[in-house]
Amino acid sequence: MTHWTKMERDELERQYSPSRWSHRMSADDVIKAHVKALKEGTEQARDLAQTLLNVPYGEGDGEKLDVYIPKTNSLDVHLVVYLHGGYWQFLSKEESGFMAVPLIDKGVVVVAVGYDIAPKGNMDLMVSQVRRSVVSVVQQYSHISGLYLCGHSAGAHLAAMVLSTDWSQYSITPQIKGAFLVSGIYDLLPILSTYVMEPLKMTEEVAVRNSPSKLVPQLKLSSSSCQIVVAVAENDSPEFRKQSEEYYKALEESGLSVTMEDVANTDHFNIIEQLVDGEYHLTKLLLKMMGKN
Ligand SMILES: N[C@@H](CC(=O)c1ccccc1NC=O)C(=O)O
Repeated sequence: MTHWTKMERDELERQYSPSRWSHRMSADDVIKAHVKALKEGTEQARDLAQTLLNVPYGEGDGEKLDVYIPKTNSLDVHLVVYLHGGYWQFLSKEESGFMAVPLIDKGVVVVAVGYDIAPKGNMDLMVSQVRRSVVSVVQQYSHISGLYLCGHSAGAHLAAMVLSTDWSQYSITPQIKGAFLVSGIYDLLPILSTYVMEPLKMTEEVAVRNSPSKLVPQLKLSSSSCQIVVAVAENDSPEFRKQSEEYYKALEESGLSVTMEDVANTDHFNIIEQLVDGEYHLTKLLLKMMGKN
């Protein structure tokens, strides 16, 4: 495959337009269906679960999270923090509780984090926000028996940045037991000059300091005992698939506990939408990681 540095801008932008690679629908329709699926799933979770909505984790307007709470008397409660996708400029926590139903069913707490997407937020701010959200969750729920992270697309990038945090600047060091990184981007340099970054206005310096691919040594220091799953859709674009494969290899080579999941019959969107279903491969894998199968 042609290296991204040798691609014409058109081709690079096609590679980084996930909606153009779905085998199910047209580009416009797959995005519409994605937003609809996430919204409906979140509505259902809000109907079924006990919730704490708009809990602040910082001073900023956008620094709020939603908690989906299971009915359980168990002391062995696990918690999954979900970071939504949308190329750092779409979506919000309002449609990010969709995965809660099968998880609360098994006694797992789900937290959907809001962060300031572009143009309001920039990359450094979003990374700082998701890091602070995790610290706040740990402070609030210090009794939980396991903290897990799950992120999709841009949210997988943010989750990888959380794993790569130097926590010495923070009040506590969260112990993250597992992370599900789904169809993420781990090297921001290829998209720096594409349409994706127009609302983000990033410099190369910002892209480098926020690329998990450049922070593997820090991840090794901060998250050495975290079990990491790098998942990618069969019908993600070749560039997206390469992003996941290369990040997986870098983690593996540094001796981390990481597995690669190439999820058959999925595209960039339904690879995560299907987490509404308790029987879906990734839902089962997530529950298994928490010992809840
Ligand atoms: N231009 C992008 C748009 C995109 O990625 C997106 C748009 C709305 C909601 C979510 C999106 N992406 C992943 O979560 C694409 O081609 O899919």
